[in-house]
Parts: sequence; C-alpha cells; structure tokens
Amino acid sequence: MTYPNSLVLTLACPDTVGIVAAVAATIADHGGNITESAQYGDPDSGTHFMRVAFKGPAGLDEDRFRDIFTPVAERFGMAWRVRDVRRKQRVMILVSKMDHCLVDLLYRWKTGQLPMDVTSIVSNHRDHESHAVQAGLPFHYLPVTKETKLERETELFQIFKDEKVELGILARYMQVLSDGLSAKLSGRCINIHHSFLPSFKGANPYSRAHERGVKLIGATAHYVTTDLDEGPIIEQETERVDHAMTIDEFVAIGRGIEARVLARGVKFHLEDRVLINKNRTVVFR
Ligand SMILES: Nc1nc2c(c(=O)[nH]1)N[C@@H](CN(C=O)c1ccc(C(=O)N[C@@H](CCC(=O)O)C(=O)O)cc1)CN2
Repeated sequence: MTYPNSLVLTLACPDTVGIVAAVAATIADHGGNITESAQYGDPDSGTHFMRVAFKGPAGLDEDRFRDIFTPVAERFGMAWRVRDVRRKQRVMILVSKMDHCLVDLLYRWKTGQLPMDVTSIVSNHRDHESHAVQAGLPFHYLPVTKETKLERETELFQIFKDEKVELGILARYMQVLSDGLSAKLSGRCINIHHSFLPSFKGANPYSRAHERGVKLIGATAHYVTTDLDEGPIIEQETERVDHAMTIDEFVAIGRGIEARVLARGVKFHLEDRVLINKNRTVVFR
C-alpha cells in the first residue's frame, strides 16, 4: 500500500467519550495510517484538544478528507483543520533595528529546518534591506510615526493579503500593533518578547531585569493579541545570569535565547503542534 498523501488534523471540542475512537475510526475506515497522535482534555475549560498526523492512500487527500470528516466534526461540535503537510505555509517576517532573529530565521529557512515559504521582509527601518536582497526576497519599507501609524498598518495588512500570508513573525519588530490589526492577525502572528514573561512586559526588559537583579533572563514566543505581551505563550527559555554582568552582557546572552525560542515556537506553529486554549496554548511537541 502506498500513501501519497501526508495530512495533519487538529481539533478542539467539548470533552466527551468517543472522540479519539471516532477520529481514529474515520481515518482507518478510509485506509489512512496514523503516524503520530496526541490529545489533551483540559479539566478547566472542559475542552478536548487533539492532533493527528496520518498518511493517506491515493484519493484520500486534504479535500476528500475534509468532506469525509465534516459530519464527524459536526457531531462533536469541533473547531478543526486538516492540512497537507507538504504544502509550506506562507510567512512574512517583520523586523526593526535588531536583526539576530531575522538572520537566524532566514538561515533555518534556507537550510530546510523550518517548513515555510518566506514571502517578504517588512521593516520600519531600512537597516536590514541587504538581508532581503541576499535572500532574494521583497523588502517592504514602512516607516512609522505617531501620525502615520494607522496608514502604515493599512499598507502592511494589504501586503499581508496580497502575498497570501498565513503567518506573520514579529522578529524584534518594535511597533505595538493597533487593536484593529492585532484582531485581524489573531492566531496567525507570533512575536518574540525579550523577557521571561510575564516578567518585564513592554520596552527595555533587559535594563529593567538588570535593575531588578534577576538571576535568570529569558525570552518568550507568543501569539500577538491586543494586550501588549499578554498573548498565548508558545515557547520560553531561560539562562542564568549573575551580579557581575552588565546590561550589554544580558542583551548578548538574550540574542541567542530569543533566536532559539522564536525558531522553536515558529516550528511548532508550522507543524500544527500549537492549539490556542483561550489565553493559553496546548503544544503537542
Ligand atoms: N498588539 C501587539 N503588538 C505588538 C506586541 C504585542 O504583544 N501585541 N509585541 C511587540 C513587541 N514588543 C515586545 O515584545 C514591544 C515592541 C514595542 C514596544 C514599544 O513600546 N514600542 C514603542 C515604539 C518603540 C520604537 O519606536 O522603537 C511604541 O510602539 O510606542 C513594546 C514592546 C510588537 N508589537
């Protein structure tokens, strides 16, 4: 038996008996072979979350499975998605002055570590246009001032639509997105915050952490919401620091943490391993 199709199903629904059995039976009844499966029942919200990766025989592709699974999903009241994992998601990367996360993402993209198609680089500064040229990517320069912020956001969202972007990555993009734009990008925009949230939200977290005398610094990848640095957390990491270190040393250590955390968070999202559970996430790593 050959399996030309490779699909991933993600779902969330009110928790009840028989969900896993129904999903597995539907796949098996149509010749599908499950290669990876994970589920979680959240006792707080009473919601069941599930991710199933499976191989499909000829004819069991994304569209056919969608038709087959719809009645099952309706029976359980599911919010769900099925996707052909061979189709890479279209990604826009946004950056301001600090390019360490941008450079790391482009390298992981070029070396096949991140299953994505980068559509363009967007920035409110021209500093990193050369990275776009080197990578053969369009560069969109959108300078932002208090007066032009909403006009620029309209242009940004138009590019997002024109390039059929599925995920925006704020790779140290230092502009707070308006409530309107954040809402439009809900669940499809990931930010890297340079602190171990919820500590030191907002601007200049390293100098504030240094002032506080912390012994650990970190970084947090999270979905962007209207509330600054309050979005559902996808991934975090910390590293030990000490009293003898300067703010600049915190920043230098932080660059590595930020790049690793953002890359892992993006990879989990691109592999449909992250499901949003109100202001939290379920991550099937
Ligand atoms: N709606 C949201 N927008 C953004 C978020 C978010 O969580 N929700 N995260 C930020 C990134 N960020 C921290 O991770 C951050 C960026 C910028 C600022 C800030 O105070 N910016 C100033 C301008 C600074 C400048 O021009 O250099 C401002 O916007 O007035 C705080 C935190 C990205 N956007």
